Amino acid sequence: MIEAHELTKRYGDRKVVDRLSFVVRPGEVTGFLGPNGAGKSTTMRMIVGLDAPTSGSVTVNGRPYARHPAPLHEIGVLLDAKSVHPGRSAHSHLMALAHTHGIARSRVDEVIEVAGLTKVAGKRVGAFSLGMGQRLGIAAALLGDPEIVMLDEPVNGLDPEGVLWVRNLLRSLADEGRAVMLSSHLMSEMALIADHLVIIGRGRLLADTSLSNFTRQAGGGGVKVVTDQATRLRTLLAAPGVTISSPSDEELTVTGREAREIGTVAARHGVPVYELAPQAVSLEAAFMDLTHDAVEYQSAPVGAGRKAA
Ligand SMILES: Nc1ncnc2c1ncn2[C@@H]1O[C@H](COP(=O)(O)OP(=O)(O)OP(=O)(O)O)[C@@H](O)[C@H]1O
Repeated sequence: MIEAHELTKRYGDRKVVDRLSFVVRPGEVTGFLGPNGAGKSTTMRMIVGLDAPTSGSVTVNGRPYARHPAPLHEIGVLLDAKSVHPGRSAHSHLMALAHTHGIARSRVDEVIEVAGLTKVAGKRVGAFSLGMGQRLGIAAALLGDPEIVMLDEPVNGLDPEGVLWVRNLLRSLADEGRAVMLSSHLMSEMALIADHLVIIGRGRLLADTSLSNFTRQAGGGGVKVVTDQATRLRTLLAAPGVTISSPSDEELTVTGREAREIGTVAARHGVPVYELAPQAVSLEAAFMDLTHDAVEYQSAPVGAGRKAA
């Protein structure tokens, strides 16, 4: 488990992490999200003692990272896939790490295989592609068979097979009862992987909730109904606390009634229903909505700044 309490980091007069408290629990994949510059990497660096908090604290399995005698067994980390000596082979890089913890060579071979690097294990890391480097970083994170795995942008540069591998790997690590924390800007991927979300903006906590709660709350829980008897169904569904709008002649958006209830009412009165769909807002839309005011590096709309022909 990772527990951050009022974690704060100041660079000069700027607070880049501001009284951040959250918990990364075992058995779950926690997505750590925020716009560029929100303070995600700084937070992750503080978790593993690479940056010292200005105030507040963070523990890894109950202790500050630096107080663990064998940290690779507590938390496996991928922060910067390029921070490997380019002249070393993947195998010797992992062996060097393994030596610091008395980890057997057989475990090194195992993580190389898990990461799909067997064929290139003897090659210089400097010649690795971005994706191969990511795989090596993940292999290193798994080396100590840790209870916690924390990965910063792990799917960056991976091919579709690699993305699927990471997705399945993280799911199985969480299902084994490990705590998994990952950051990614790929919302579609995060929506498939994460159980829980910690979202920050300008260093501050914006949301700490389950993925399903987050998207449900953002969507208001409406149900889309398509029928050629929209007016009639609207009357049949009307009740206190129920709101119904009609985006078109044959479509209703109903809030305050579950899809199942709507289907039952329609069936009872012989109203044909062609579509009945709870409207979940995408993680991307919900994220953009939440972080709108916390985006520091706002892009110009496409086409803006282009001269008229
Ligand atoms: N060593 C440093 N000295 C000064 N400022 C820093 C330092 N490290 C990070 N920052 C600043 O802290 C802020 C947060 O950076 P950080 O890398 O933690 O954000 P992030 O959420 O990981 O961003 P991204 O999604 O772009 O990777 C940024 O404004 C960054 O410029």
